[in-house]
Amino acid sequence: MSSSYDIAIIGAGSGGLSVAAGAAQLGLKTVLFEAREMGGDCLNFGCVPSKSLIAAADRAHAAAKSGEFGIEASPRVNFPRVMAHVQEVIASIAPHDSVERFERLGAEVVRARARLVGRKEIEADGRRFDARHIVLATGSRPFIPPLDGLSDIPFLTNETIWNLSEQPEHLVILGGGNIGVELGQAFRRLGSEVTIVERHSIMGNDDPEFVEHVRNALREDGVTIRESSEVARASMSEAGPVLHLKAGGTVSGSHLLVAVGRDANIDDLGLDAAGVEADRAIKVDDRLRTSNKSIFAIGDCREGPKFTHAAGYDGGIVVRNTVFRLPAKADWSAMPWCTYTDPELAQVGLTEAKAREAKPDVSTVGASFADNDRARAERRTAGKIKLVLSKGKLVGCTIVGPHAGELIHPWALAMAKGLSVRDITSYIAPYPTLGEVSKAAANGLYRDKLFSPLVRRAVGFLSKLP
Ligand SMILES: Cc1cc2nc3c(=O)[nH]c(=O)nc-3n(C[C@H](O)[C@H](O)[C@H](O)COP(=O)(O)OP(=O)(O)OC[C@H]3O[C@@H](n4cnc5c(N)ncnc54)[C@H](O)[C@@H]3O)c2cc1C
Ligand SMILES: NC(=O)c1ccc[n+]([C@@H]2O[C@H](COP(=O)([O-])OP(=O)(O)OC[C@H]3O[C@@H](n4cnc5c(N)ncnc54)[C@H](O)[C@@H]3O)[C@@H](O)[C@H]2O)c1
Repeated sequence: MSSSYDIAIIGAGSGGLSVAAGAAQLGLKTVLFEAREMGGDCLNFGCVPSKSLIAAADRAHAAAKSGEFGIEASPRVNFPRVMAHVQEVIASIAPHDSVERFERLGAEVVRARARLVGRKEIEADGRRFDARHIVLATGSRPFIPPLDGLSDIPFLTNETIWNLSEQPEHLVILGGGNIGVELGQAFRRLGSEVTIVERHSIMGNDDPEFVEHVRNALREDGVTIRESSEVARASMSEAGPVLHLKAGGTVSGSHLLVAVGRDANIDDLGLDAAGVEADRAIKVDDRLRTSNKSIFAIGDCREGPKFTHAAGYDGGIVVRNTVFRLPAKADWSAMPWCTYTDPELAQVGLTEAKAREAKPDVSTVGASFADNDRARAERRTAGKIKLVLSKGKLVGCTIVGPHAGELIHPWALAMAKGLSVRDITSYIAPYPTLGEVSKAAANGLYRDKLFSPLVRRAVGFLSKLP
């Protein structure tokens, strides 16, 4: 016999938990399935451990560079203690995502792998569950490329790297995406030698002119970056893993991290039994419904942006569709993202190149941290901001520099609410703050008009009035 629910959610990561919290608190009979760790990738193997490691690496870097501020310090990295710090941060957040919290909110939590066995039916833990709505929030896992020899040698992924008890002497990273550059810089700053091997260019989704700042910073830190490097096969030497490049030559180190993209967790989910279509990820419409209209898919397991805040945003759309029965649509066009290297690189909306492909009459305006007094005081003047406009309307913003992930907020708001660049010129920014770089860019759009010959003539005329 099967138990009946208003809503069943498979996966207790960023996406699944946001639906479960909303549905359960609003009184729906809710069941949530989780096969592994509550909190999913973000808490256990992704955002939280990586940002905690980056925070530690930043401390080491700041101490090493403090001489220019007149402070003498020479940091000594205690790697096991750094990794303990990472686990402490995970443990401090875990109660928020725990079974106990979700049971308190009113959801039933089943710690087991779940599988669709019909259009509205799920099997887990030897039981059957039927639900009016089903939400697939099963996330993603590291894609392991079919590279000759790779399966025969030990390698790390974003899931296993947090178990390291000894610092890698030389970490070779296959893939220069978000994971590769963030962890590459962090391990380098903690004292490992690091080589990134990337088949195209690092951070290929971002504006190349802004990526150049990150590339320079990585190289300054001592990270070796091998771009346009296709790997033919992998092998093992006495010293550790070896990558053999197609163009000839090898890259070897003590450890290998594979970070070449993600695979959606959709195998063995029973998609066929439920009539849910998928390619490499689950196909959804703009209400995040699958080809089976009572089944939704959110976060990393569906086609679309793969971020924690994207999964959370999707969750809100599903709650509106299922709990409130509103035909809410997902709009990812104002989805920001940020790579947490130093300098950080943040983006919302279209990059300049994408805008030029898709929009008419594209123009840009920018400002530099070199002209920002706070950045000068902090000696962090490398970086800049670019606003991308189509027919004068804001369609994107790119920032590379200190705290770019924080500084992108007003631009994400502007994009989401359809604010104009003029709106950003019209508030008073406290001095001295890094955020003034946004006002400087926005003011730049009007500077030419303000100081134009026409305005100067008008001012000349006014000054002659009695
Ligand atoms: C190293 C790293 C760093 C990252 N840093 C950032 C960052 O700084 N900012 C950011 O926005 N994003 C970041 N991300 C991406 C972010 O982690 C993901 O986008 C986010 O976790 C996706 O959430 P989700 O709910 O879709 O999936 P997940 O968090 O992966 O959760 C899915 C859950 O479903 C469970 N599950 C799967 N199949 C089943 C089944 N059949 N039955 C029961 N349970 C199942 C899984 O065990 C998992 O717990 C990072 C990712 C990585 C790998
Ligand atoms: N700050 C953040 O928001 C953040 C941080 C980390 C991870 N993430 C998320 O996690 C995922 C990032 O995962 P990722 O970095 O593994 O993937 P990615 O897709 O971002 O980057 C993979 C890189 O590997 C390269 N590559 C692919 N195959 C290769 C090969 N055989 N040899 C050499 N290079 C190869 C690609 O060209 C690409 O540059 C993304 O979904 C991202 O959204 C986000």
